[in-house]
Amino acid sequence: MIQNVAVIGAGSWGTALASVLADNGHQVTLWVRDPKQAEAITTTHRNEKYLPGVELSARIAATSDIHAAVHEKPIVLLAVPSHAMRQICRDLAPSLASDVLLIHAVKGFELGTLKRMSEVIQEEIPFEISSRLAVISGPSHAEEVVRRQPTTVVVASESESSMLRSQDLLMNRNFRVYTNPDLIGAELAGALKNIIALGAGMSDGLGFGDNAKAALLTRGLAEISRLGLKLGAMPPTFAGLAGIGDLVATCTSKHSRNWRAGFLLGQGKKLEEVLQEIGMVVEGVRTTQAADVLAKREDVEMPITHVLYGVLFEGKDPRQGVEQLMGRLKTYETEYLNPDHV
Ligand SMILES: NC(=O)C1=CN([C@@H]2O[C@H](COP(=O)(O)OP(=O)(O)OC[C@H]3O[C@@H](n4cnc5c(N)ncnc54)[C@H](O)[C@@H]3O)[C@@H](O)[C@H]2O)C=CC1
Ligand SMILES: O=C(CO)COP(=O)(O)O
Repeated sequence: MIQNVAVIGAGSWGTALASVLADNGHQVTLWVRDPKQAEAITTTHRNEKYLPGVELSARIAATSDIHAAVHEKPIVLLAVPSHAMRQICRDLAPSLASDVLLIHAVKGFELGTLKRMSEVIQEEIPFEISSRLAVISGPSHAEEVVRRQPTTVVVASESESSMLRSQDLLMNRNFRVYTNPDLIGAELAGALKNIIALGAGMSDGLGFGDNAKAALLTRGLAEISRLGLKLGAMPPTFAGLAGIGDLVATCTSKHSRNWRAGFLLGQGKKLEEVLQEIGMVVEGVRTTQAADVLAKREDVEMPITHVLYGVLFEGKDPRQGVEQLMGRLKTYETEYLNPDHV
């Protein structure tokens, strides 16, 4: 069934998802903060700032009026940076239909509260939304999605019907959507992998090779899963598209902003200049901050995250960080094979 869908956020991911929806025949209203950018997208069918050179469907119309964007829309998809999520939910809540299906595509935590995005959404929407809330996660660079290159993702929700509706809405021959009932795991895996992508980029920027990168991916997965499970994720989710799938994509892709930020840091640039140079959201930076606090709170060992925190926020030299990781006390590979593990 053709739907009217609002997509909130016209960065690269919101625009790419709008494009998938339009390919599926849906009418899309794309909300963007800047009125000039809204007009340019609607009239030129391009979003040159975030996805240069890509022609967008005429079924996508942009607006900078958030109330008009969501008013009477049965489906709203949120694709904004994590730091903007609470305010945007607050802004759009008064105009939201009470039976709306909300899907979010955001990979991060709220820094001050350390909450997941679905928790932030539920706090700001003034009616019961958990049964109509889903998350989309998985290996999906906007630059490839918008060019209709084969992509697989997962939609997760506590509600089977919301999951199936989201799957039907987004799935097509280029964009394969799996369902997963583990909403917490899909959110945590999608956010936490960005930390490891920063590390993988840094390793490349330092001139290290495939051995180092493979080590980061593997040991990185071990520590982000450890935190994820402690926070309520189900183990298979970290072995799936939202976990290892997105970890591989983000740690090895030229499109990844997190990988690139790490690469530039590894080459000796300072965080501020790196973020300025990239000019798009690098979620892993805030997520490293959040995860470092969460790891302490939950008593979970996350050595890679902690070293990255030092490099990002305490002026630690990346090479010194590598020495610190390689010089850790000898240990077992997995706690499950450790005789002390009960
Ligand atoms: N780009 C990608 O390939 C993918 C991105 N994501 C996630 O999607 C989310 C959005 O990322 P992108 O679209 O890539 O970001 P982006 O950097 O391409 O665009 C961010 C958009 O948000 C707007 N924005 C920034 N601060 C804002 C604020 N305070 N209030 C309202 N709008 C604000 C910007 O103007 C811009 O339109 C992130 O959590 C990211 O991790 C997830 C999967 C793929
Ligand atoms: O999550 C992503 C791809 O799945 C996007 O990663 P970056 O934000 O590092 O570009």
